[in-house]
Amino acid sequence: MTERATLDPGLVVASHGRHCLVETPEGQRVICHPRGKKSQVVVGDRVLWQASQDEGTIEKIEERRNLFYRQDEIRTKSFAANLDLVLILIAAEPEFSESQLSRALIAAEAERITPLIALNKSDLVEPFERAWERLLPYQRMGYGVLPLSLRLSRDVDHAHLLQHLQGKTTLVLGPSGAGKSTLINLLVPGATAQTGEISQALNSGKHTTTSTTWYWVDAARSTALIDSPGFQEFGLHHIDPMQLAACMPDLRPHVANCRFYNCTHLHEPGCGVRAEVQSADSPGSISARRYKIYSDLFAELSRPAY
Ligand SMILES: Nc1nc2c(ncn2[C@@H]2O[C@H](COP(=O)(O)OP(=O)(O)OP(=O)(O)O)[C@@H](O)[C@H]2O)c(=O)[nH]1
Ligand SMILES: [Zn+2]
Repeated sequence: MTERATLDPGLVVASHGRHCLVETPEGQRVICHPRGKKSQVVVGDRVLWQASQDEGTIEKIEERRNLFYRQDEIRTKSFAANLDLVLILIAAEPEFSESQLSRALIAAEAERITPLIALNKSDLVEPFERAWERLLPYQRMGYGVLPLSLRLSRDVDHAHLLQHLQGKTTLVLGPSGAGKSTLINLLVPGATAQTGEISQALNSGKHTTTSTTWYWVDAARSTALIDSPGFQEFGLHHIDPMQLAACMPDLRPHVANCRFYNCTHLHEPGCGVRAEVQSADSPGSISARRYKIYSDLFAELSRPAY
């Protein structure tokens, strides 16, 4: 490629350390380096880049519609930008953690990205029923829950998934063993092979896994999946504890009934949230489990960061 002063538009489709892979509108992929130390690009970023020999330099990151990230006490990990949907894939087995599920949902709510829960392995009848039951409160609070059996009903699942994902950019999250690779390979045949090639390009030969990868589902490049590891240890330290109840749709409507405008919903008298928590003798609309997740998270997010 010849050197020129114009900037080209591009989409970040993978990133690794300080460099990333940018896709041009024509579908070409170029390794780029960000200009300056501060600018951190993430997968899904729209950028303007300048070609120099066979690589490029990112000159500008366009304003993001949203940025989905988890943050722990020490490091910030960004997942991806400019998302339409976060698909949280869990399964009948291994048993999913409600705390992890809630954390992912809260992270999506905080960035105003629609989440969709998919429950895989419906062929494992009894564990599936138990898991489905645990998800009923989530359905009641308005989340979509999609049953899947990725190993058995491939065509049916493929069609159902596409109904939800068509034309969108979707981040796929899920704990290990839920079937994330199975899902991605169902929608993007050859995804695993692609990942290998991308890792190799970004690591100049070394074959390690890239952190986050963008896949096109269709040849027209309108539907995309982003695969990202790291469902475990899902830190929410970027969220203010006082913002937490607003990110939990079962708690949210009751905050208006609290006597104090700055109620933490932990100990105050006249708290509208606590009045709704289910107990043996009061059938409220907030499950005791969700309230415990709220109070544990509140404590965690109130600890000073270091
Ligand atoms: N019974 C059953 N097993 C399934 C189904 N879908 C996937 N599996 C199995 O679940 C296991 C995990 O699937 P993967 O797709 O490798 O899961 P993953 O989430 O990518 O897991 P990691 O690679 O550990 O991150 C595999 O043995 C799959 O064959 C399903 O619908 N029913
Ligand atoms: Zn309150």
